[in-house]
Formats: sequence, structure tokens, C-alpha cells
Amino acid sequence: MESADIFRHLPSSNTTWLLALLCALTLYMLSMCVYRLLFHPLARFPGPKLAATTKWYEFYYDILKSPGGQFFHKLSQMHDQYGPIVRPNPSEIHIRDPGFFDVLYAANPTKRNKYLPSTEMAALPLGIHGTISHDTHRRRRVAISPMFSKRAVTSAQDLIQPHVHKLVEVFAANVDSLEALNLQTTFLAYTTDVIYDYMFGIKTNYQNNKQEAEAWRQSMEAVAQATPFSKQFPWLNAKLLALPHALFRPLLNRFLPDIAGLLETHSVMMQTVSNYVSEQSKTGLGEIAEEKEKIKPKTLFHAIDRSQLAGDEKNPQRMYQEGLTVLFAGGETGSRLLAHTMFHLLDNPDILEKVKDEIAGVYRSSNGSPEVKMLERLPWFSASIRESLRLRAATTSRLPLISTKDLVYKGWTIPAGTPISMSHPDILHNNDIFPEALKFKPDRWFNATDFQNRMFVPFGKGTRMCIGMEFAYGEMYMSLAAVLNRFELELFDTTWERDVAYSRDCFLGEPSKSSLGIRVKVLIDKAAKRD
Ligand code: HEM
Repeated sequence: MESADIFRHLPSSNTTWLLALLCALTLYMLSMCVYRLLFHPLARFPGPKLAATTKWYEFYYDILKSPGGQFFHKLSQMHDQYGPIVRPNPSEIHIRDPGFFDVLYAANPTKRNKYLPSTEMAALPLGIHGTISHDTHRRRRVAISPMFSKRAVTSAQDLIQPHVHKLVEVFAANVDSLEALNLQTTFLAYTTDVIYDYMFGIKTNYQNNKQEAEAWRQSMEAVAQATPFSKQFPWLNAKLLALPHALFRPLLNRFLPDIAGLLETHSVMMQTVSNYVSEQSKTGLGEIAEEKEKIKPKTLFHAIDRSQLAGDEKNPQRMYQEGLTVLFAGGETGSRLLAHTMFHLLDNPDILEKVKDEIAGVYRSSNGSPEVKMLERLPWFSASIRESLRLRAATTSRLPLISTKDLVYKGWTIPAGTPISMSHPDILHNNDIFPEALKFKPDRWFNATDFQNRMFVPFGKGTRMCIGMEFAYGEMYMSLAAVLNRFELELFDTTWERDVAYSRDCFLGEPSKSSLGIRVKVLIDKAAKRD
């Protein structure tokens, strides 16, 4: 053989490098697997070995396995097999035991940090939901809490009332309509208008603009559908948001209108903050001093400005992220719950009658304008909202927190710094706590035990629990009472299995992909009948 032929059979230098790289990568991955299985601080915790080895295990269930967002089901199966404490991926621990909820989601001053991958997918690290450090979160949360207190919400009933009137008009306009009313879109338009007005002093008009409302719902839907993917690659959203969108806008408008709509919301919020800042530079500190006297700050930004936060925590970038945090956290959750409550009531005519009788009574005694506190006292009505919140178990994703100290669970010492999570459905749908847990039974709340009340956790618990709870209750009581008092409704082609029960975890639980939404026909407008 000629010497040239020998060289032809030897690998070229590029191929050699490639082979070396592949070998190094394989070696690295093998040693990583060995480390995670044998030497990692969580190595001795129960769970499937494959899940302990790689996060691609979760990727499979959330992305590849149809219809997506299936890892939360797998997590339940892991608990069935391995017990109440499992290691769902190389670096996390998940616990299914209601007794541990108060320990993990402890109140201040117990320190709990958030886990970066679980917060960064929303790409709003400067808003309270995305804030990792316990101490920074405390300061930021205290700053905006005057917007969310029960007193503030109660004082703003006159602000919410016109939006309730508009909602009623939407239902009235649909009497005898051939088209069914999609409750998710209808209520999302309502909750979004209320949030913009209450939090930012902006009069949006989604309720009177069906097309815009539908487009906004599609954008929210797009976010939900993308969530399983964002959970696997949480850093991606921040990178996408950092792109120069103006350049891509025509393309997005054409091919991804839902995403374009979402980006538009970012621009609107930026503009709102910028308007606020320039207004403040004109009115100066006088208005802030005046503001301090009010129960409800004029806007979320006024709340931040009048707070004790340091100057660099009051900059426009932070206000913009806090604004979006509140808008995204509040619109969809509230509207879904309204639609779900309506479903359960229409699906249970006996209970609906009791609720309607109560509401009619309070409308009579208050000359047609009952306050929220009167509605909250109605036994069947308030128990129905509570039961709907329990059954909805809105947040299906596990919610990891990090303790700065070791935590002990039944003899297992979980090292400080480990992300530990629990899942709301494991508690709210637990048959041992709530017998026949998947049934709508509002009367279970009439004689609820202390433990059942303690385990009513749809808004979470502890330092990171929902800040918008009172706001949510306020807008829910007012709107449901007004609609139920005036209209006879009927469910239209809506079933529990397809349209209400969740089958996918997209942070919030999503129904089956074939769902067309919770829809109703408006049969009778009692006010029109009276005329
Ligand atoms: C039925 C309605 C609602 C439910 C079931 C709900 C549920 C929750 C839950 C479970 C959390 C904790 C999430 C986590 O730990 O990652 C949360 C946080 C939050 N919610 Fe709500 N929520 C509702 C309505 C609202 C409304 C109406 C607003 C605002 C107007 C709001 C604003 C927020 C904010 C800003 C956070 C982050 C709190 C923090 O990190 O300190 N929510 N919500």
C-alpha cells in the first residue's frame, strides 16, 4: 500500500477533534449521572432513578407526551409508588403530605427564597412573583400591599360597579342570541377592565369590544400553551423579550398574532409607566404626600412611590415589571374562577335556586345595590364560591421554595438550599380531607373542621401567597351576584370532563385541547320582563 493511502484511512484533524469532543461529552454526562445517583446530596431520596439522573425525564412528560403538560400526573404516580417524599428531578424534592404545607409555606419571619428556574419563565424578575430573595420580596410586597388590602378593595366598590354594569349589558345583549356566550372571554374582558382601572387608572374597554377581548384571550391562551415548554427552558422568554421586536412586528402580526398581542401589552405597560413618570415630574411630591392620606393609592405606581422602598427600587423598569406581574396574575385567574363557579351552579340547579333566593333577598333589602360584605354573608353563595375555588385548584404546577436552613420531614433531612415543592391539587382534591373531593358540594363548608379550613389553600399560604385574594373576592362577589340576580342561563355544550376538569398543567390547570370553553345561552333577562 502506498503511504498516501494509509493517510487517507486515518481521521482528518477535524474529525479527530469531533471524536474527542464527543468522548469528552459522553464522559462528562456519564460522570454527571454517577454523581447525581451516588454522591449528590439528594442521592438517597426516593424516586425513579431516571428522573434523578436527568431533567429530560420531565421534558418527555411535559413536552413530548401527548397532550403535553403531563408531568404533574407522573409526579402523582411517583408518590403512589415511592411514598410522600420524592425526588422528581436531579435537584428538587416534592412532598405530598398536607401536614407539611404550613412548614414549607411558612409565614414571615421564616425565610423562604424562590427557585430561579420556577420564577424566570415569566421573565419579570423585578416583580414580586419573580423576586427570588426573601428579604427583597418582603420589601417589594409591603410597598404595594395598600392596593390589595380589604379596606382598599371595599373602598373601591364604586370604581368596580360600572364594570359590573357593563358585564350585565353584555349578558343582556345575548338574550335569545343564536350564538352561545363564551364565559371565559366574557369574564376575562371584565376582570381585565377592572384591573386596568383599579391598578393603573386606565379605562380599557374590552367588555365593549368583542374582537379585542377575544384577541386578548387568545394571547393568554398562547402563554398557557407555551408554559410546559417555558418550564423546561425558563431562560428562553427573557432572551426572546430582549430581541428588537419593532423589527419583527410585521412578521409577528402576520404569523403569530397572539404573541404580537402579548408584546403589545408589554409596550402599553411601558408607556403607562412613562406617562406616570412624566406626570409626577409635573405634579411633584405634593401629590405623593396627598396620596399618603388615601386608603387606596391612586395606582400601583403611586403605591410604590409612596412606600419606604429605596430610590433604586422605584425606577420605571421595576414599576413596569410589577405592573405586568399584577396584570398577568390577576386577569386570567379571576375570570377562570368566575366561569367555573357559573358552570357548577348551572350544573347543580338545586343549589343554584338557593343561591339565587339569597341574592334576591339581599338585592331587595339593599334597594338593588348590595355591598360585598352583605354578599359575603350569604351562606350558599359564599360556600359555592369557596367550593368552586377548592375544586378549581387553580395552580396545578408544583410551587418550589428554598429554605435557608435544613428542613426535616419524617426523618428525612432536606439540606438547606434545596428547592422543595408541594402541589395545591394534592391538598384541595384530597379525599381524606374533603370526602368526594371531585364533587361540587358547597354545604361541606357549613360544618367544616378547623383542619379543612386550614387546608383551603387555593391562594397558597405564607410569604408568597396570593396578594390579590381580597381583590379577587370583591370582583367575583359583585359580578356573580349581578348576573345571577338578573338572568336565567343555561349551559351550552359544556361538560365537566372536556371543558372544566384540567388535563394539562400549564402552571394553571388547562382543560382538554378539544374544549371550546365554558359556554352559556342567556334565556331570560328578568329586567326586560319587568319592563
Ligand atoms: C381566583 C383568583 C386567584 C387565585 C386562585 C390566585 C392564586 C394565586 C396563587 C396560588 C399564588 C401563589 C403563586 C406562587 O407561589 O407562585 C398567587 C400569587 C399572586 N397573585 Fe393571585 N390568585 C388569584 C387572583 C389574583 C388577583 C385578582 C390578583 C391581582 C389583581 C393576583 C395577584 C397575584 C400576585 C401579584 C401574586 C404574587 C404574590 C407574591 O409573589 O408575593 N391574584 N395567586
